[in-house]
Amino acid sequence: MRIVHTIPELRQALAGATKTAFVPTMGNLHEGHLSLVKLAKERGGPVVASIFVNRLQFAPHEDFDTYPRTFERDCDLLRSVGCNVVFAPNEEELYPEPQVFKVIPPPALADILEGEFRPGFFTGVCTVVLKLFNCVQPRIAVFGKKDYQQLMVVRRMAQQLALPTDIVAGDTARAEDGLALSSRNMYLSEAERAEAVQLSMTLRHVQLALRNGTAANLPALEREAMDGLRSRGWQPDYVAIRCRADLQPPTPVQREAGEPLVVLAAARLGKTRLIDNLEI
Ligand SMILES: Nc1ncnc2c1ncn2[C@@H]1O[C@H](COP(=O)(O)OP(=O)(O)OP(=O)(O)O)[C@@H](O)[C@H]1O
Ligand SMILES: CC(C)(CO)[C@@H](O)C(=O)[O-]
Ligand code: BAL
Repeated sequence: MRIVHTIPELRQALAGATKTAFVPTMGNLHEGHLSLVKLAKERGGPVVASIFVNRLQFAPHEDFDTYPRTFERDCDLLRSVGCNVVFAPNEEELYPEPQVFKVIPPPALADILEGEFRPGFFTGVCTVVLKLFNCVQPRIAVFGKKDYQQLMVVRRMAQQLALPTDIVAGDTARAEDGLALSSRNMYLSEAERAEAVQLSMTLRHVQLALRNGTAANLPALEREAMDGLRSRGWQPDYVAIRCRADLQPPTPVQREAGEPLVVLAAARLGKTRLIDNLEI
């Protein structure tokens, strides 16, 4: 496995490669990231993973400075699953001057849900993802469904800008109790970690209510789910039942027609903000 820190080194490491598969990350890797690398490996070409904590997608009050950075361990894990190249640029390399050209995704997709609570987040994500794509020039790129809206936004960007990169979705890897693996889980205290499973349980409850047809009124079901979390000491940002295709609330006609849905949630437990979702 080669570890490179600059764009010229990366280009040299990938010279002649035509089937590169790419897994962008912010590091502090866990089994979820590794499952994406394994999926990327299945395509047969060289696999590149990037590790870069992207300042552009963090709001000033967010955890950019404290975001866990565990580079040596990350490299060991990537090596263990057969990653071929680790691209770990520093800020100077990726943003040698203020990044004034930005990719602004459409508000209908990017200013809702995560974008409502993290304004500018998806502009930061799209800008760095496009820039990383231009560095790596991958044939495919793998994103996790855990960040469902991010996957949708990146997929739309790739489609609308005719990028030569197919966006592949990886399933959410979970702990045994159901908690979605996430770098930010390490912020949880022991008591919070035990409670954290309630987020996925809430989603499962909503999924069940929808499957059994016991929920006529979606906003009431969403409110009930948020109240349930609140009563346990969480501060939910949203629990939202949306169409998978565009993340908009389903119309009655769409519900009648069995439009594929997804339930998404974000909630704070103590100082830690967790997100999760389930396709229905
Ligand atoms: N549990 C998981 N299963 C599958 N993919 C995941 C999982 N968690 C994260 N990913 C994916 O890994 C990629 C890199 O994500 P990132 O480095 O932000 O990790 P993270 O664990 O989501 O961190 P954070 O706590 O900041 O959300 C993204 O495509 C993300 O969707
Ligand atoms: C895609 C990404 C690596 C861009 O910084 C980040 O948003 C993430 O880790 O999901
Ligand atoms: N996992 C998405 C990146 C972020 O939360 O900043």
